[in-house]
Amino acid sequence: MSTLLRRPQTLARSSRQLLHAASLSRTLAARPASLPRPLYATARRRQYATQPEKPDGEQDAAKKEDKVDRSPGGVAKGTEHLYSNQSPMSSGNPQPPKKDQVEGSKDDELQPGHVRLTQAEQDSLNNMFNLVKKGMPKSMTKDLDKALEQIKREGMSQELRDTIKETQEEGMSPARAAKLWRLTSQMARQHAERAIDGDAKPSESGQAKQKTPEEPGPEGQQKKEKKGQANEPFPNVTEFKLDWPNLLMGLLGTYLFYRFFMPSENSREITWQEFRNTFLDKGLVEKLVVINRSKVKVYLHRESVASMYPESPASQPGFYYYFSIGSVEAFERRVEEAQNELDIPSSERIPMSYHEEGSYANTLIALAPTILMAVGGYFLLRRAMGSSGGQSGVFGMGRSRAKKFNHETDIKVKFADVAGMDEAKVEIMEFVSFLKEPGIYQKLGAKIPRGAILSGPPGTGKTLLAKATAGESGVPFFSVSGSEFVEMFVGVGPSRVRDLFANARKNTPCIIFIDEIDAIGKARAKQSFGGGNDERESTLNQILTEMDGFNTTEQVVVLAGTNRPDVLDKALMRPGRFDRHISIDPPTMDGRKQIFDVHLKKIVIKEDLEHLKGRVAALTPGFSGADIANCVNEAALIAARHNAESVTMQHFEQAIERVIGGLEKKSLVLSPEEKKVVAYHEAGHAICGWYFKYADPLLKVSIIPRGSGALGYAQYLPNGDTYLMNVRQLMDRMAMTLGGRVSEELHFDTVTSGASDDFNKVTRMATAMVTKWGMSQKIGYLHYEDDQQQQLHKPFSEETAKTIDSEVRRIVDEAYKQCHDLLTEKKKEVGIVAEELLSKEVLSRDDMIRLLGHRPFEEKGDFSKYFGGRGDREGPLGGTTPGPTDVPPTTLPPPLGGPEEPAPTIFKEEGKDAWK
Ligand SMILES: Nc1ncnc2c1ncn2[C@@H]1O[C@H](COP(=O)(O)OP(=O)(O)OP(=O)(O)O)[C@@H](O)[C@H]1O
Repeated sequence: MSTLLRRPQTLARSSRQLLHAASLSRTLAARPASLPRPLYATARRRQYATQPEKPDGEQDAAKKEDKVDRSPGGVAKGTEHLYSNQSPMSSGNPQPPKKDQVEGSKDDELQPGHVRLTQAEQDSLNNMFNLVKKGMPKSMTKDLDKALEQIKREGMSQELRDTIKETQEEGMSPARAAKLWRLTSQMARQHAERAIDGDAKPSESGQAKQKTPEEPGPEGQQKKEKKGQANEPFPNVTEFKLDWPNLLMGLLGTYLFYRFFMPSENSREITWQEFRNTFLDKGLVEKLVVINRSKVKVYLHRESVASMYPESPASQPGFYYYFSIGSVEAFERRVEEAQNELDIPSSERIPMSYHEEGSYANTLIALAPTILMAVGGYFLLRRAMGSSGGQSGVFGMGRSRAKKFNHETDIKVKFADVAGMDEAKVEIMEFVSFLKEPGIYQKLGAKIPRGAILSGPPGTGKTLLAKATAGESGVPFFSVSGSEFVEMFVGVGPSRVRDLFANARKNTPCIIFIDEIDAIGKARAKQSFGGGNDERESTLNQILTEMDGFNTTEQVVVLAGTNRPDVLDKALMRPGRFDRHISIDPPTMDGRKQIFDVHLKKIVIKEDLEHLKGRVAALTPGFSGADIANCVNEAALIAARHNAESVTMQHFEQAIERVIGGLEKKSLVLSPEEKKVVAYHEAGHAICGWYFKYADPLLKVSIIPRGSGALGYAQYLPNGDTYLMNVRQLMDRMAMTLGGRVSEELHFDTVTSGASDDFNKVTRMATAMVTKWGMSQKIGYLHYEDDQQQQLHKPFSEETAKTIDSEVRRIVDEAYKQCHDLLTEKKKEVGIVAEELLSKEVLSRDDMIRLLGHRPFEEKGDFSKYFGGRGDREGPLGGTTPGPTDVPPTTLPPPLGGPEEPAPTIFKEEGKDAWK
């Protein structure tokens, strides 16, 4: 700031811009009661409000006045030498106070609580305003003059005056600057309020005056209105707003008042000789203050100076001389010597003190980071708070992360795009008609369900269905994942829920979709140890509260998706919240066909679409919608890699294999012995699959390593979607699973570890038969839960455990015997298939038919439709003997036997490590 003080030009320039801004600023003009409104701005307002523009002649006079004011004679008494290079002690040519100013001040009334300025103070004020006016446009200097007149007429508050006096004598400090700002702002505000009162009261007389011959009738009135809203009363706004124009204007106001009584140049450098001859020798020095060990301030006896040199600036309060010193010691010695020479007794020697001072600039630089941080923090906080009514917490943390899709732009999904879940679609269709035509329901007094939970395995199309609901109903769709409510900060989850629902209410009708709701909707613990889940629970509570908060007419539908409906809190599922529970299972054969239909439209296919759809659907049991979409895309990628013109069945088969078995591992090279073992192992599975009546039909055998650790595999196709399995199917499946190991036993001296996964599957199947499916006479119709957590307390006795063990063993032994008998009988066929595998690495069903002849059993359903007709009469070995058509009656499945063991596509995977 000190730099600024010494640069009147800089000040004038910056003041000009600020004043210009002030005159244009609508905010300032419209809000006079805002605190830091500088005086000249209010004076301008007053002029337009009460007086017509001055006639030209008067304006000329004012211009002349301006010229007089800016003349050198207008500077403060005693400071003339600073502009004219005169001696500091010369008196200059003081300008007598202007008559009209003094007279004016006498004529006008003082404001209550104000004191009138002394002549010296008025002169200082003149000087300061002259300084500011330099380089300013004339229109603005007029405003400044008026502000000056105002202060002279109305005086200023005693407190402001005292503060200015203190500042003069003791210097500026941040506290004083703040006080000055407050007091000047107060003064400006009082003035503005008086201006409002003045405008409001004499409205009648004002109106009477308007009816002058110059502005007769309504035209004149209009003219006057156009002239600049001058006679409008100020809007009744009294709140304080810390905006930049106000802040800057306030600072400028403070600065102007500070400068008011602080002459622009309140110090002057002198030499040691001047000091010695002019002051020290004449006994005028009161004290010396050494500043920062480099500068000495000379304080004089002001009264003595005033009587000796009445015109000297040194008689002004706050003025001092200074000189620079090299070293403090040398300076002390010189002063000592000088005083000795002058015979000044030790009791009257000049007191010296030492001070360390930082300049304002230094202080500002030191404070700058703090100020910047505070200002930055303030604005960030305001932004964070302002965005959603102050509820969003610090930095928008509590704001919902839900993505809003607009049906016109983003949501193009329709029910036609969601295939293979007709029942789910029917359920959800009701929500659409509610959102579209709520009247139908409300008319009959029906309450519409608030929401639905869509549950099912990953990728079955839950999100897609929710999107389609939004797309069909043409309403906004808020999509958010349950995990997005969870943050490390306490209280963020509930706050985001609040924000999400508040947004939704603003956009009714709309749909909220919360994916993976189990992330927050897990059942609340009965006793919470250590309160670790408090945050999640309070988020859940907030959701419960919000869903309760809807009234029945509010058209907000909440859909939620989860893979784990079993873990959800019961409170979520109760009617009035998520009333509907829609379970979406992996698609059936028909469903897969429909889904393929949807996705095949996006790629180029030249084959018979109907046959291709059916075949790929048959090849992909257990695939979810997402798997199918991925598979179609993979097929297109493979086709592109081969530069094919269209995507063919072959590409689809490769894609399916890849999705099921993983990438081919060309880099994994097996030794010839290892390869032979793998080939005989897989041939054992293949032969079992071919000759066991109830085994799933074989599709493909391969000894190319794939995925993670599988050295070879045999692919079977379950005959349709299997939901129930009978004992014969289970026994054949187990026997087929053991085929690999049995083949190794029959063809090699020793066996390998490659069958461990087979044993695992067989054991699980046999155990389920005994403990769950009631397929063991000794255990009977009992169901023992297979709880992995409850290893210590089994739900059965030791004796039962022994019986279970022996029954499981018996079943596996039976399956082994069945397999051993078959492979001993078909040893030659195993050899043929294994050798062919070793040479070709992959054998298809057609190859198998070629080598072994047709399977001796009739294939049924989709399999025969899409695979049965191929490879006929190709087999040199087997002939064309079809299997018997009379299928023995199947054993009924156990009552509880659901699809516990879903029909697998791959039964055989050799563990890579196991072969070592
Ligand atoms: N029934 C279907 N019809 C057509 N495409 C489907 C179907 N189901 C899934 N898809 C495809 O799978 C993709 C993923 O589905 P979506 O995201 O809806 O699964 P999700 O059930 O929500 O999975 P998650 O439980 O993992 O969230 C969809 O973008 C779509 O391409």
